[in-house]
Amino acid sequence: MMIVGTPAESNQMSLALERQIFERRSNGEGLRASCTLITGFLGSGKTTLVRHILHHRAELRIAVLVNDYADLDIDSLLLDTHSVNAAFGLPSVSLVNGCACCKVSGKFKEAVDKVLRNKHNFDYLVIETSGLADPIKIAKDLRSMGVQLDMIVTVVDVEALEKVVSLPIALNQLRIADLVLVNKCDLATLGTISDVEDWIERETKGSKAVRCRFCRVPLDLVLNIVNLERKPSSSTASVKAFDGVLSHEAFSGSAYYKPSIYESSEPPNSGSSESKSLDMNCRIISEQGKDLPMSETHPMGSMSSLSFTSSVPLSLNKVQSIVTDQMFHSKGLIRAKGVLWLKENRHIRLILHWSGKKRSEATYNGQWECPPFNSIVFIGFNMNELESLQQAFADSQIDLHASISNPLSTKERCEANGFVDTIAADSRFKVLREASHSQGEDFTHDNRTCITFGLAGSPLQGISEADLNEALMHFVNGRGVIFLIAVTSSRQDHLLQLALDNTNNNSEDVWKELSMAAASVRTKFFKNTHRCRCDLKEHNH
Ligand SMILES: Nc1nc2c(ncn2[C@@H]2O[C@H](COP(=O)(O)OP(=O)(O)OP(=O)(O)O)[C@@H](O)[C@H]2O)c(=O)[nH]1
Repeated sequence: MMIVGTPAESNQMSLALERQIFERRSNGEGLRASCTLITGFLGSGKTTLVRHILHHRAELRIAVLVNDYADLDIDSLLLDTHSVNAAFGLPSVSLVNGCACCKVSGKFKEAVDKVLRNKHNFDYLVIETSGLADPIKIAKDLRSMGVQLDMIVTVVDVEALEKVVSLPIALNQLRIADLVLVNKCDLATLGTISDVEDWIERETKGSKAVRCRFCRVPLDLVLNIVNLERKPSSSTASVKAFDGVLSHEAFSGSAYYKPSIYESSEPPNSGSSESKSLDMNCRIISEQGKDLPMSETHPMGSMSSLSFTSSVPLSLNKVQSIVTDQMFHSKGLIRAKGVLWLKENRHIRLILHWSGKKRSEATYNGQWECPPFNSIVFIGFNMNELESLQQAFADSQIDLHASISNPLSTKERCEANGFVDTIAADSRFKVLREASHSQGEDFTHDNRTCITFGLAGSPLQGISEADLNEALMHFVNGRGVIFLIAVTSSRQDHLLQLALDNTNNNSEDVWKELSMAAASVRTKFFKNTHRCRCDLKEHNH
């Protein structure tokens, strides 16, 4: 199967989708709130999908509700749901600390109610559940509240699925899916991808599975607009029985609709060992050691969350070593995400992610438009590990009161300069900036050399620097030796940065790692391109 969903395809799809919604509006329809429920395990790519939908929605009025597990509303921040919803006159509802794990209640219920009261203001509702939610119960509750649940999309991290399928909640998320997005295909081999597809086919009894990367799929695959203008016909009596869920039967590929699951008040396979463990009476501990408010029992057992917030910038080399040492070697850390403010790049906001099979990234998220801050959530099984991570981030704050910065020693300076020379001399790379102590970070207490660089692309061969550098970052960070951060937008060139810290790695080791990664990434990108013959001619002359 092909990997679907280039941006061009998505744009075409959103035009078709827009036309249908327009027809629907002019027919006076739209009295019910059509909705896609997006589910999937922690870090699988749900927010990435919502961002993709919002990015390609064109004129569609899409309202978004995001329910996060932890006590910081990171997803809403990333998606800017408050302004998206405010544009439709919808209330700005914060669902902080409101994991809708097993039912729609509390703040989440309030939010759904408010959105439903305003349903004439938008065309389509997208709800992203928390990564620990049981969508079977949530789907049932939403329907009983009057939400027209058109489609349940489950996002799967193809690389990490093996690791999470032993968890009952992850299985339930899959079994209810109308559509499974087999995401992160860029990180897995073809063999792994097809094994996962076979497994999904068996477990879901035939739900449609679509391969993708960064959830880039045509919009009408995940928003059920194909049949919005079709009236229910008398021949679809069985469909009528499911109030509001009219479109699935007529959807091309009837495997999309599994009425038995929507109808059932029990999770599928109830009575099996998996669903028994769903009822485990385990408690979640929040930062204050209290149960999270929306769930007294939780299917994930002793999963805990802790957060770190601060309004003092962090040091890049300390963050680097937290990621490569503590996070990479942790046994129970499942997910971390948040916003970073680094002293080396004080004007930009970075988004930190830790997910799946020990994958980490820190990416550019624009310039600060508010007072800068750090805000990170950690989710995992081992509270001690989470606490020491929280402490490590606290220790990586710079000392604002230190008036004199420590100068680099001669050895450090030589090593740093040597590294920059090596990377600059390699034609695969370009070094863009050397930011070091000489830039006058006079409030810093630990001074290290920070290098900004990227792989050189090849416009003639259609290989963009943004793609190359994004792949380089994923490759390098996935090995856990060094941690690269992306300090420019991927739409531009995705420049990478690293702080050379010879207390952890010497520059030779760092260069070996980078060079090997560059070779691997370039082989992948350039393997189907032909070398220009000009240089051959030159050589022959
Ligand atoms: N390499 C790669 N990374 C991806 C892909 N899709 C998403 N990611 C990354 O995976 C991480 C998690 O993505 P999110 O969209 O935040 O995942 P989520 O399911 O919303 O996470 P939770 O809400 O915490 O459960 C981020 O670092 C994304 O950039 C993909 O196709 N390939």
